[in-house]
Amino acid sequence: MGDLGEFDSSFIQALEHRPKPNATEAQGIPLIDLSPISCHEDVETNSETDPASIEELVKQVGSACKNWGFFQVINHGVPLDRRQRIEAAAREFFAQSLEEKRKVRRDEVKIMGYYDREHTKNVRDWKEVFDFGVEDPTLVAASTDPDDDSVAYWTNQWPEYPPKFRETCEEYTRDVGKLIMKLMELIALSLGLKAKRFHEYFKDQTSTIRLNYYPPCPSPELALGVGRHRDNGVLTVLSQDEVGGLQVKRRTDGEWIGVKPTPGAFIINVGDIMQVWTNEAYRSAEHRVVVNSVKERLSIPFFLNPAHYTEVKPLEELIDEEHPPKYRPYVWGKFQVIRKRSNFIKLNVENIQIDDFRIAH
Ligand SMILES: O=C(O)CCC(=O)C(=O)O
Ligand SMILES: [Fe+2]
Repeated sequence: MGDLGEFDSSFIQALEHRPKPNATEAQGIPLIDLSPISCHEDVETNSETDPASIEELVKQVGSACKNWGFFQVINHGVPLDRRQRIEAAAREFFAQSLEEKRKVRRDEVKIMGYYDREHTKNVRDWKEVFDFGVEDPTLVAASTDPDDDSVAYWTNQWPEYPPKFRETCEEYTRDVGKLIMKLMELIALSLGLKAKRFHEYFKDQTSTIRLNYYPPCPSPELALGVGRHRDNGVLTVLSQDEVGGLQVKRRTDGEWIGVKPTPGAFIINVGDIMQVWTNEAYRSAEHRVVVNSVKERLSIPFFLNPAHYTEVKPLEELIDEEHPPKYRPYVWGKFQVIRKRSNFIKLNVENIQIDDFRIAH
């Protein structure tokens, strides 16, 4: 990617999607302090924590999900050195030659691994990625055919260099995995559900972690690190370095707002499955990444996804006569496989999305 001579036209965004030179910095993206729960395994059944502080926290999480679909958390209990270690390992991995990185390259069969050709909305992203599954192997649907029940496995591919890369990634996965389930408990409580309401969907989770590497870009005014999109899973926990570049589309006016890096914070965003489960009480937010000509940037999203056989539909507890379901059920594993396949190619049509299952009332 960095070895391109002239600027490759496959990266060029349509005029209306190009970044503005001076983006607005984050104003009002909620920053939530998780200290009331950060040292406990369990959100609800803890005698040492003050119920009033949990209640206040649940309110904050609920209103952030409702109004933004995006927030940051601090005092989240994931040790700083976990993050520093995975960031350092990722930098060492991406600094290698293309030839080395391609030894663990992803293809149509091996879905996990290194990749530098991803397209979002059919324009190529200015980035390189390394993907791995939270469960190894990850149990997935074998085909996109709705009548085919057969399953397949995605297996992680680990590079030889840097040393301990795998262990470092797995430690990070464990800690952020715990945090993400605590966030799911807070979200459940904020919807008036039992804290562990969502746990059943994650027994055979298909969650993935991605190392995103954005090299300096010679034409940052024409390209994007990741084009505008919504995350299609349940919830994303993202760690970003100090460079900045993530932008969220503000609901009130459609303006792209930069999410200013907050040292030590994680960025949380609601995904499409949460939007369907909550029948749009909480909606996924559109976001994108701008790049710059000077500094490389690293970000690490944990995409929380349910088991492949999960039928995604609005939760019964949130449906009544006044709130009829806004979505028809769809099977997550089929959606996921269609998406993964199409990421390899430039399509001439819009990719599968939850709007395809929306019921017009
Ligand atoms: O790099 C970032 O800040 C966000 C990346 C992202 O949105 C994604 O990988 O889905
Ligand atoms: Fe994203």
